[in-house]
Amino acid sequence: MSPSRVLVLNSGSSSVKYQLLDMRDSSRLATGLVERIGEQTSRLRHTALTTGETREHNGPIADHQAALKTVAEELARDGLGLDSPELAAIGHRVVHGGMFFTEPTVVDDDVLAEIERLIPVAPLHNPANLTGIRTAMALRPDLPQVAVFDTAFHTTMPESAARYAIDTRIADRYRVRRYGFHGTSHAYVSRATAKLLGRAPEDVNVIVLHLGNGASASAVRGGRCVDTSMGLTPLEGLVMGTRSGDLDPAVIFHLARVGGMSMDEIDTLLNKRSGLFGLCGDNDMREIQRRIDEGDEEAQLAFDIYIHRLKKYIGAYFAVLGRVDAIAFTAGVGENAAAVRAAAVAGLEGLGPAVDDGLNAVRGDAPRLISPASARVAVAVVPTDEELEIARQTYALVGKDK
Ligand SMILES: Nc1ncnc2c1ncn2[C@@H]1O[C@H](COP(=O)(O)OP(=O)(O)O)[C@@H](O)[C@H]1O
Ligand SMILES: CC(=O)OP(=O)(O)O
Ligand SMILES: [Mg+2]
Repeated sequence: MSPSRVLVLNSGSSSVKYQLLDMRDSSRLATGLVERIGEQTSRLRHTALTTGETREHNGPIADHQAALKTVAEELARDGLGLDSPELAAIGHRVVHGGMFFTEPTVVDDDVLAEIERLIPVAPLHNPANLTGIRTAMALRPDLPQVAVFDTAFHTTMPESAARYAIDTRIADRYRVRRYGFHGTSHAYVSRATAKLLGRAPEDVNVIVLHLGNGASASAVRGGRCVDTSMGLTPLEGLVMGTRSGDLDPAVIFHLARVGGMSMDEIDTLLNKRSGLFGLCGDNDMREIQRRIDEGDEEAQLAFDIYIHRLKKYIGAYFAVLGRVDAIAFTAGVGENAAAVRAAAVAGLEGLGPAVDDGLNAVRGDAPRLISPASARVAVAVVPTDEELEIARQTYALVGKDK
C-alpha cells in the first residue's frame, strides 16, 4: 500500500501546532502544540488519538529546532515516528509566499531561498516556518516537504484591492502591495460556510472573520477572494492580540521624529505591544471578558475599539461584495467569544445580518448558524482547520507526483 500519512507543521513565532493525519479518511492520528518556545516556561501538549493518551511536558525549549525534535520524539513514543514508511509527506504552513506562490509547492533550494527573501515582510512568521522546514528535511531528507502559503488564496484579489495608492514605480521596485494572510483558513471557512448553507461555493458570497491572536477579514465572492484586511505584512487591518492593525502611517514618522524611537522600536511596538495588549495589558479575549465582567473600564475600551474596527470591515465588505449571503466567524476568538460575535453584528440589522442570542450561546465544534431564520444574511460560527486543509493540499500534490 502506498504511504498515506501526512504530518502538518504550523510553526508560529513562539509556537508549533502539529497534526499527523491519515489521508485515506482524513482521520487524525496525533495532534499537539508547543507553546512559549524560547522562554523558561515552554510547554508541550501531545495527544495520540490512536491510544487516547495525552502527555504534557513543562520546561524550557530553546528554539523551534529543539521544539521539532521533541515533537518527533513524542510521535515516536506512540509508534508514529517520522521514520515510518507510511509517511507520504510533511506539509508546512508558510505565512508569506509573495507574488509567486499561488499553489502548494514542493520545497527545493529555490523555494527555500524565496521564503528566506520574504523574511523582511513576515519577520514574526517566515523564520519560524523556515526552521520548521529545514529541521523536517534533516530528519527525513527523502520525503517531499510541501509549503502551503497563507498568501495563496488572496492572489485572486483584483489590482484595485491589492495596490496601495503610492508611486507605482516605487511599489513595483520593492514589491509593495497587499498580499493578505490566513488564506488557508479563509478558503476552508468560506467553503464550509457554503456547505452549511447547502449551496455551491461558486454561488455564495461570504465575509470571513478569522479572529485569532492574529486577525483578518476577507470578502469572498463565489469562492474567490476579492479583498482582505491584511496587507504587505500581517500588521494591517483589524485590531489583534498584540498588533495595532490600521493606523495613519504618519504615526510612524511622528514616533521617530518627535518620540526619538528607532525603526526597530516602532516595529516592535506595533507588532508586539499594541492591539488589545497595548490597550489594556491583556491580549487574551477570555481575560478581557473576565475584566469587563468585573467593571474594568480599560478592558471595556479595548473591547470597544476591537469591535468598532471589526464593524467597519464588515460594512466595507458589504460594499465590496454588493450582495452578502453569510458572515462567518472563525479562529480562537471567533469560535469561542459569543460576546464578540453579538457586538460585531449589533446594529447591522439594516444590512441584513442578525444574531439570535440563544443560538449564539450554544457551544460546539461543528459549523452552525447563529442567526434567526428571518435574517436576510446568515451569521455562522465555522471552526477553521488549517492543518486539515494543509494536509489535503499536501497529499493532493504528492499524489499527483506519483
Ligand atoms: N473560550 C474563549 N473565549 C474567548 N476567547 C478565546 C477563547 N479561547 C481562545 N480565545 C482567544 O483565541 C486566541 C487564540 O486564537 P487562535 O486562533 O488559537 O490563535 P493563533 O492561531 O493566532 O495562535 C486567544 O488569544 C484568545 O484571545
Ligand atoms: C499571518 C498571521 O497573523 O498568523 P497568526 O495569526 O498565526 O499569527
Ligand atoms: Mg492562527
